[in-house]
Amino acid sequence: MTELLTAAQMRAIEQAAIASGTVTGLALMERAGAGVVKAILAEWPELAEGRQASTGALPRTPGYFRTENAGRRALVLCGPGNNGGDGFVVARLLRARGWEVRVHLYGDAAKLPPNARANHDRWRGMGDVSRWAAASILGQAETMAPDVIVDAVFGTGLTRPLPPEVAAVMTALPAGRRVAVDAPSGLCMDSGRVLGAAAVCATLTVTFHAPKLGHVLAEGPFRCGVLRLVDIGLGPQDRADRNAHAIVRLEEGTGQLFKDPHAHKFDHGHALILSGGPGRGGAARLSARAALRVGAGLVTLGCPPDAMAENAARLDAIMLRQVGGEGLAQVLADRRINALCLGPGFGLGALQARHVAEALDSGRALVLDADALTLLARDAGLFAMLHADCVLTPHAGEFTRLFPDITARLAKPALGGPAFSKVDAARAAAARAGCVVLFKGPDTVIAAPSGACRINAAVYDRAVPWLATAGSGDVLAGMITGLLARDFGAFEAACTGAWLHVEAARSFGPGLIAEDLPEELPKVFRGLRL
Ligand SMILES: NC(=O)C1=CN([C@@H]2O[C@H](COP(=O)(O)OP(=O)(O)OC[C@H]3O[C@@H](n4cnc5c(N)ncnc54)[C@H](O)[C@@H]3O)[C@@H](O)[C@H]2O)[C@@H](O)CC1
Ligand SMILES: Nc1ncnc2c1ncn2[C@@H]1O[C@H](COP(=O)(O)OP(=O)(O)O)[C@@H](O)[C@H]1O
Ligand SMILES: [K+]
Repeated sequence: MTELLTAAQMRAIEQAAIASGTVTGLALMERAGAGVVKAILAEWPELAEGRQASTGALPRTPGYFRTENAGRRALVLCGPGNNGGDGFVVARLLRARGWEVRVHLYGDAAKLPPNARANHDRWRGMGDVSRWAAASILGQAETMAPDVIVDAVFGTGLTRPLPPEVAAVMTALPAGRRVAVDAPSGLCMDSGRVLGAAAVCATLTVTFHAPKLGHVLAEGPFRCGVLRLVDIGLGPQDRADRNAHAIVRLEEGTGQLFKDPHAHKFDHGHALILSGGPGRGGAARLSARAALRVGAGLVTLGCPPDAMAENAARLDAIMLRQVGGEGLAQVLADRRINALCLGPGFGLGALQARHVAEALDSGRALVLDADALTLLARDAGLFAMLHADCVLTPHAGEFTRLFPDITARLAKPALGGPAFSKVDAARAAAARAGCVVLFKGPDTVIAAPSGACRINAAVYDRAVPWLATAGSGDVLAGMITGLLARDFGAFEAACTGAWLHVEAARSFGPGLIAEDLPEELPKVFRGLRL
């Protein structure tokens, strides 16, 4: 698991390291700049060689510069803070490799913070710094045909939209290798939202020490391109002082998935999935299949009398019970049923609302998805019955129905940082509902009323766009229900279910349909050596 940092946390870690005397700010800046150059050459190894003479005149190079990259060109755009300081280091190190480097500064050199100023001055011993002028930068980007454009204008310190003269450049950069130092300028690193309307679209983003929330949330991954992490010697990422509120990116399975070799099926719990009427049972059957595959000892599908024949024809290992107007009491008299799932293909009638109320009243652990979320949104009385063992799994539309005011805050243009984020939204929703909320998407956020929060980021090398397929959410609801049956706590069930859901999709690959997800779990489990 990797801890995801806010800009303020990153600043605090840096300041603590400097205050402890183990490192200076200047040394951190040097490592950051060197890390960017290394990442550029690793990403595009061809840049480590000189350009053919035919593609441009070799620069005049004083004797003490190496000439191994002669003919390579970089346009480096620096800003008024320490991000700009990193840019001056990058400029110097590329120049030292024989590159032709042009540097433009947004802001006043005399007002740069001390370390950035020091690196500005070191660079000035090697080359010029042009004042910011949009037309001349864009003109140079055309005529110079740089191999790399380095965005070192704003990093984690951006607090408001890009100034118009910066936005004019950053949104008109030519296609090619655009490298963002720490963050694409214009992006709020606490929310992944663009402040105002303009931000860089980078092809490579190189960040330091630990990824920030903005790298994985919202627009972050689309703006960052490829994300690379550079160790600048600030100590281990998994800090011993991580508290329960640290936001962690889920990246690995959990040992809790092991099954005790001596256990009986009833030791692994009994999940009950409620289904809708005839012709509407597919979604609940997907959930039931997922609950069984994830390891619940028994799974029963409960359906109305007129859907019994259809379901009986489609189910084998999954048991079938009739659940109609008589309610849930009879089924739930079996205390071994310890986890419920309501919502997929369920229906929105008065009977279904009554079943949701009975399920909530039973105190059993339960997942409420799809139609059950709509019923909750319609009925404040039902919503008030939510308890700590419930998991809500809304997609963006369902989230809006349940928490319109919170969505309105997310939808409002982000004009100042830190902007209201999907993490803030999920935490606010969980606190209001008094239960776990899993807010779906490529940046799925899972929050508990305590403030505990995890992000299951299906982005970068974990991207699984083929999960956007009908029924995949029903499978997720089933996986979480199965884990609840296996006695996972609500928060852990939601986190582990979300993680397994993406792992199953990654394992299957493109072409995936929802039915494939439960069937892929055995392979994922084998990979975990369960
Ligand atoms: N925190 C750390 O441990 C390290 C930070 N480093 C670099 O330092 C950066 C953070 O530096 P800073 O905190 O100085 O922040 P930035 O360099 O990102 O920008 C801050 C400056 O921009 C101004 N500013 C913010 N928004 C503006 C806007 N919309 N229009 C005009 N001016 C605006 C601020 O007043 C401030 O002067 C990181 O992104 C990283 O690149 C690295 O040197 C390595 C170590
Ligand atoms: N582009 C994507 N990348 C990764 N995961 C995605 C993407 N689109 C959707 N998902 C995931 O797929 C599931 C879709 O759920 P949902 O919208 O409820 O679908 P359905 O109602 O068809 O079952 C969620 O877990 C969501 O996080
Ligand atoms: K930047």
